[in-house]
Amino acid sequence: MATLGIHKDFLMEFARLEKPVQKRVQETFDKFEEHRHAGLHLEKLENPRDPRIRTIRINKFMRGVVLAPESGDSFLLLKVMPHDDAIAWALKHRATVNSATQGIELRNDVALERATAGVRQLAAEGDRRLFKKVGDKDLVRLGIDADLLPLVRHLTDEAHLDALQKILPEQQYDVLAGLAAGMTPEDVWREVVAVQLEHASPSASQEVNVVPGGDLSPSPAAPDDLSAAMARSQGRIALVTGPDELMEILERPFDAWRIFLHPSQQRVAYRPSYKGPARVVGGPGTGKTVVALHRALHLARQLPAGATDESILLTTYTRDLAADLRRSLELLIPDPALRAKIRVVNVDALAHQLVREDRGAPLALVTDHKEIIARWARIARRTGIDFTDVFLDQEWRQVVLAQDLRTPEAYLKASRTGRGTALGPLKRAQIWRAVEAFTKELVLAQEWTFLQVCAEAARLLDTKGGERPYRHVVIDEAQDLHPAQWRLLRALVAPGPDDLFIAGDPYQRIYGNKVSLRSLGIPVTGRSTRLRINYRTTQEILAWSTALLTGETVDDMDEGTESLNGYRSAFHGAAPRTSGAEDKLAELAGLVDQVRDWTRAGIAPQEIGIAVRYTQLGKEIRQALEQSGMPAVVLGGGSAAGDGIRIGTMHRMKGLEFRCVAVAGVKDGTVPLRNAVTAEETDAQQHSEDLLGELSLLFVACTRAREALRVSWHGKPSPFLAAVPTE
Ligand SMILES: Nc1ncnc2c1ncn2[C@@H]1O[C@H](COP(=O)(O)OP(=O)(O)OP(=O)(O)O)[C@@H](O)[C@H]1O
Repeated sequence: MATLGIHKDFLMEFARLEKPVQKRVQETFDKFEEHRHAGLHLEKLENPRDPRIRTIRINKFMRGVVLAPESGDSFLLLKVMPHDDAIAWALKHRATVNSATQGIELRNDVALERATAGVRQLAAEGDRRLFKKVGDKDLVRLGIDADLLPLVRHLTDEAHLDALQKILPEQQYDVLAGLAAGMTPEDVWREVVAVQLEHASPSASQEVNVVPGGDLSPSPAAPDDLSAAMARSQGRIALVTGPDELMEILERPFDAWRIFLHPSQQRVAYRPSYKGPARVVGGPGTGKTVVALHRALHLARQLPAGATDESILLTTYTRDLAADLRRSLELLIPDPALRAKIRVVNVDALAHQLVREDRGAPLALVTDHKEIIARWARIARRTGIDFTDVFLDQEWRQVVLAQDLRTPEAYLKASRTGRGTALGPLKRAQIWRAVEAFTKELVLAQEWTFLQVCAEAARLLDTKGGERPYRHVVIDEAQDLHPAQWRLLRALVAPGPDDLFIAGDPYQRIYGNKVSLRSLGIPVTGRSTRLRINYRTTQEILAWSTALLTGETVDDMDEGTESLNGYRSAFHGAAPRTSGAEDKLAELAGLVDQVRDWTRAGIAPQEIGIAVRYTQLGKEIRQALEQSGMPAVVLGGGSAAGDGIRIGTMHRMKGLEFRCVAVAGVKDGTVPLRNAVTAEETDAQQHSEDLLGELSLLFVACTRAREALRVSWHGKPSPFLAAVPTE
């Protein structure tokens, strides 16, 4: 039977075609199963680098490029381009097998030959060599082939390597980028090569007849080399099982994340089973949400026959993020029956539902933080206690609720790690009285805060004799959850294989909730994986944004510290721009000009995001844009509808992404926001934590940008910008 593979470049180009042309492409390939190659009218080229690369007519102007060996029935869709470009591409390229991963690689032989000559010349000017410390043996073991060794040996610096990204075979580039970023050959083996080998099915690796670094070699022993090699090219080539699947893929070409998981993502998401809670971490845009979605799909497929709907919970921090997950799940799992096995809801809403059902009536919730602080202020006055409202609120959330302390004795003995002010027994007794007064007021008014609701929901589940509502729980944006929310999550599912799957990035913690997962009965040691390739942001934006965090130490939610080492982006673009103005009017005028330039360059308004620290500034920006004839919306609760440039607080930007992002008002006093940071004299440790939270917010906002980032301020710039180059 014919096997069809789709290269991800093919899908990307297909996505940009006009509808009628897309239709023609579909018609060309939809009967692929019935056709042997001859039936597809594949045309040979004159003097090609690789005779197996052929082209196929789509219409008068467009051609497809296909890899189709004479023997066997497999073919691979490589490109779809205007006629002349397709022919030129097909003539220059050759398909080979990577000697380490045994996956397919495509190389532009002509450009590589030219680059080798150019690099030799440049290298002659000095003796700097990028890979001086890596021996040939290691390079070869990692799949760098003999043809490329001279080029690699002459590279002088990373910029040099980056410039060759487009023409180097992709896996060999990944290996070199890893080594250039300071990874050891062993690390690179594990993260680039081994993941790919692991994924290859054992039967595929037996079938293949590989000439390392060389051609896919047809031989009687391996009649279908190409399908075996395609199977070993996870993340770049998707194998299509039939015409329906082909049509389904071509229906939504923009959502490549549904089918081209990187091997490192695939390995985590589709591991048959974890013995207990498992976790995936990674910098912004590394695909943690994508992995969480695929894990939910995997778990749904593994459910025993007869498992009830909503056996799996997919959850996250806020309602908006849950709505995004729901939308993505619809794309990933078109089958409504399978999708029904997964419930998507944010933690607080779920807690509310559980408690409401138990009580038989909705709860009155106090959600306004200002209101909560005002109550603490009243209680501090009434009890004559010498602590500020903010301190009391933090003590309640970060010690009392975090450790689920229910008696004065428990509070007296409690460890207060993470809080900066030491408290003797007398002070603790005073604070406990204030806590009692605060909770009593709530009880009398029959009111709840969300964290109390979570604690109550966990208690209800724990007292229900071990009855757990879910078989599996998958959690996204885990870094923001409070211990009371974790206790609920723990109580939702019985401890055991595949109970909890956790995705998060501690560098993006923006709600000040710190946890130790092991202390909450969620041991992830030995089941924690890190993703390193950023799929969203250019290397330039990523490097600039990461530099904001220079010198910061961030905990990893498991009593260790987190690191951003080795993160890199799959693509490049312009450096971020910065702009300081004299006053607000001038800053807004500059911002409006920038947005106009973006829209004139063809960026759709909804692909432009503007992040601000507080909503009022967002409203002023909307007004300025609208006065200049550019519609804009300020994102609120729920999702934004309609067209227009998206403006949102940095908090609201979490989970979103845009082609172009402007972060505005990044000035002293606003970023960090003065009244969001505990005074140093109130609590020095909390002061540093709050500053880190504000810095993470800026980091989150900047890393929402896919192609362009602009950061602006007026007056004195934010002190955070001292860590990065500004114009
Ligand atoms: N394998 C993939 N192929 C193509 N696109 C991908 C892949 N993995 C992730 N992406 C895309 O990269 C972007 C970032 O992915 P995702 O939101 O899952 O990352 P994240 O790690 O959860 O990010 P953040 O922590 O910043 O919210 C999305 O547009 C996603 O579709």
